[in-house]
Amino acid sequence: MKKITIAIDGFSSCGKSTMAKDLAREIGYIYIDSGAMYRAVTLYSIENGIFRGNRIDTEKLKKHIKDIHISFRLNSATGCPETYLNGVNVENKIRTMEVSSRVSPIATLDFVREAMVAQQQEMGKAKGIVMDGRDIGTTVFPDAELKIFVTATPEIRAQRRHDELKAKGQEVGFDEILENVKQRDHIDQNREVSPLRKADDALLLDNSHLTIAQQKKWLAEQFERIVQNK
Ligand SMILES: Nc1ncnc2c1ncn2[C@@H]1O[C@H](COP(=O)(O)OP(=O)(O)O)[C@@H](O)[C@H]1O
Ligand SMILES: Nc1ccn([C@@H]2O[C@H](COP(=O)(O)OP(=O)(O)O)[C@@H](O)[C@H]2O)c(=O)n1
Repeated sequence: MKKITIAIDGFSSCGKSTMAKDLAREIGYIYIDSGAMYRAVTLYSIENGIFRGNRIDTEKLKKHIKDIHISFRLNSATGCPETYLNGVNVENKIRTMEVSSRVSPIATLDFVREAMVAQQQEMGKAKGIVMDGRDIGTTVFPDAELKIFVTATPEIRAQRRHDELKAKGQEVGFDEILENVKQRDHIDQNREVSPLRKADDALLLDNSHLTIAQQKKWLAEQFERIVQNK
């Protein structure tokens, strides 16, 4: 069967990667978490003195951008892909609140987006890929055969992220997470380059009141519909 490209975009913490990862595993496609790439650039910036307080030394980051190599490798024990920054596993480090609170300003920078989008397009050139993020259906793969735009209320999203961090032993207050979710949504929707928006041909999914199993089933049905009509 001919492989297609699947783009899943939407707001922070609504379940994009959960559904994208599950679908990719079931249909034997590659899964790429594009947000992890912006998070890795942010971690690099934190660790290499590119932040001065909240200010970003953009000239310095511009000089270093070619030294930032991001890749994904499957963890054979969990079966989940993990993020590597210059050969080091940073999967846990990129999920902290510190990175979450600094990632959206980094993701507004045109030269950062250019570098990430080029890598993402390279990863998807053979199709057979599910990628999630903010601009996948609009900028990275505008010709994707299946585009989904996911949303849920900010409170529900913050609760999901709160529960996730708690399960990983990170005690972060609900209010701090809610604030971060809202702030990132605002920056992501209002930036100049590739702002977060639903592609005209994307299907909208509000999963506020869906279980993971229900949303997984919905996505599998959309995939079946597209491949059967091809
Ligand atoms: N429909 C759902 N109901 C409840 N929890 C969900 C649902 N979808 C995802 N989650 C949980 O919400 C958290 C955020 O999901 P994630 O897939 O990481 O979101 P995103 O990729 O959009 O940031 C995860 O802990 C995930 O298990
Ligand atoms: N394609 C993408 C993916 C993420 N991002 C940025 O990276 C941040 C982190 O993305 P993420 O998908 O890991 O965020 P969560 O929703 O998982 O918290 C987003 O808030 C955006 O600022 C982006 O600009 N473009």
